[in-house]
Amino acid sequence: MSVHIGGKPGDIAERVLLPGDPMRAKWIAETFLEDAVCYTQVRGMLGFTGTYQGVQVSVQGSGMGMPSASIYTHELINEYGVKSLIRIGSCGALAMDLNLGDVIAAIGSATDSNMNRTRFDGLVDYAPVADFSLLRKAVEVAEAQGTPIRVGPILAADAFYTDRPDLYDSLADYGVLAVEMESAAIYTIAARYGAKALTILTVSDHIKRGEAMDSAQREKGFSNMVRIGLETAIAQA
Ligand SMILES: O=P(O)(O)O[C@H]1O[C@H](CO)[C@@H](O)[C@H]1O
Ligand SMILES: O=c1cc[nH]c(=O)[nH]1
Repeated sequence: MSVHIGGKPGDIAERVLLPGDPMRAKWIAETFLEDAVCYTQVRGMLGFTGTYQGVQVSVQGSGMGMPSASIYTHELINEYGVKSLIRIGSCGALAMDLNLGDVIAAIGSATDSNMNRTRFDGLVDYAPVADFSLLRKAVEVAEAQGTPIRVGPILAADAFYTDRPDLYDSLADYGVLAVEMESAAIYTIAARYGAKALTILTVSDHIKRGEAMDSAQREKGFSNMVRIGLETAIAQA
């Protein structure tokens, strides 16, 4: 086992879906995977491996925020040999033409986190971006499934409750579609260690309009996102 994941080497597939919520990992394993086995419960951050259309896939909770997601991303790649990581999460929309339940693929991730400023001594504003092959495949899969998918930049924020909503307005002016809390760290660490990463999100609330999905809308919307994530994952060499 690694410091934060209880599985043995070989327990985790090379393709991993990363929801923030460990209970979403359990729901995905029970709903979409065959023969799913729970390989870790350390800190309640559940992880499962099973098969999807005959291909081995794991789904690992990564927690909320970049410090937590960084730990799981780092250990999955460096301790378990994971090659592809697809985050599947919820987000708050900023773009006025997005609606609850819409699916987004994050081509790049702006961030207010200091983690990359520390990495580069504050001398470079590193641009965390999605792996192009994963992004292209996700768009193809979504189109084949008939699920509209919006590709664009997002914000990975340190704080869920912001004191600076004015910054969200500015980011929206620059085309930033939505806010979540992990993608920049996942993209950066995957790039650093030679893995592929993509973030796919479902709009669970609209920050500017003050709307939020109910639980029925969530399940339907999240199912579309999960199917895109799984199909994209198994298409990887
Ligand atoms: O739905 P998940 O994957 O947890 O993602 C979003 O939801 C959490 C905040 O409620 C943050 O982790 C944010 O990134
Ligand atoms: O990080 C998140 C996730 C969902 N909704 C938000 O407003 N922020």
